[in-house]
Amino acid sequence: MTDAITLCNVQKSFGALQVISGVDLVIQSEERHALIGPNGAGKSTLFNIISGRTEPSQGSISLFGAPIQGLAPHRIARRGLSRSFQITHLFPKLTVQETLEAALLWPGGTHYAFWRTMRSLPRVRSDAREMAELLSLDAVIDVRVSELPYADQRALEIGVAVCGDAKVVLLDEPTAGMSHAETERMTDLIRRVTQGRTLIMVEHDMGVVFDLADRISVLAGGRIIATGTPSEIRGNAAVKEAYLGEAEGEAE
Ligand SMILES: Nc1ncnc2c1ncn2[C@@H]1O[C@H](COP(=O)(O)OP(=O)(O)OP(=O)(O)O)[C@@H](O)[C@H]1O
Repeated sequence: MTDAITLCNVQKSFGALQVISGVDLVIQSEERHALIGPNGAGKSTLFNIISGRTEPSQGSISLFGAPIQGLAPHRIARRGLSRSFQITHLFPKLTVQETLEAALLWPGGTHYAFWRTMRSLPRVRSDAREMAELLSLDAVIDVRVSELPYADQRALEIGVAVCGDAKVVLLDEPTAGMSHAETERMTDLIRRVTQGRTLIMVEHDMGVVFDLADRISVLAGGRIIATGTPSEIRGNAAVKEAYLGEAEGEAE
């Protein structure tokens, strides 16, 4: 199995505050990997480093063996790494169909080639319809983003992230603010749309994490204190002490 993401001695300081203190991590191709840890552990910072939004102070990051640190986020995206956008990044006036078509045209750079874009339109239309079905949004395909219920907007956001050629998908708290039923629907949806792709997600809902992830990394104080399968992580004494006892208690 090939490595999708490799982090080697990644460090990040904001002024005198060291937030990431030497992270080494290998995430394999087609693995679903969850990043968990207490508030302020550095999860979002690490996420931002992987997607190119934050430059590490030290260390290297590779995507399928090629170094990506220092590249702008859109260049990293062109190499097949996609990050979920918050709802505010969706265009409220576009319909579901139009949003997915735009997302399909964007990653391959087709927006730069007008004639190629025109020729590829019928294909893009049918691919967008297929994606809407996969997201269970086919019933609302002609509804504008601004009129969609919250859970449908989040589903669309994930659809946009995986459209096109995304081989590695980063999802930031995909079930935040959802009811139990919406969370279940979202978990199923994520499983479906990430089939055959690599998923890295930050998620506070331990039910979702243990249900979806093949492996979990626990971040505490800017370091990875454990990486393993859900059962390995559940049984890890250091993790229980640093985080899990508290987090699972909260979830009950
Ligand atoms: N741009 C910044 N400038 C200064 N400090 C920052 C910056 N971004 C993050 N931090 C600090 O880095 C630490 C880690 O923050 P981060 O958001 O990565 O943690 P987290 O694990 O994602 O937390 P949460 O679960 O609460 O979202 C915190 O102490 C935070 O205040």
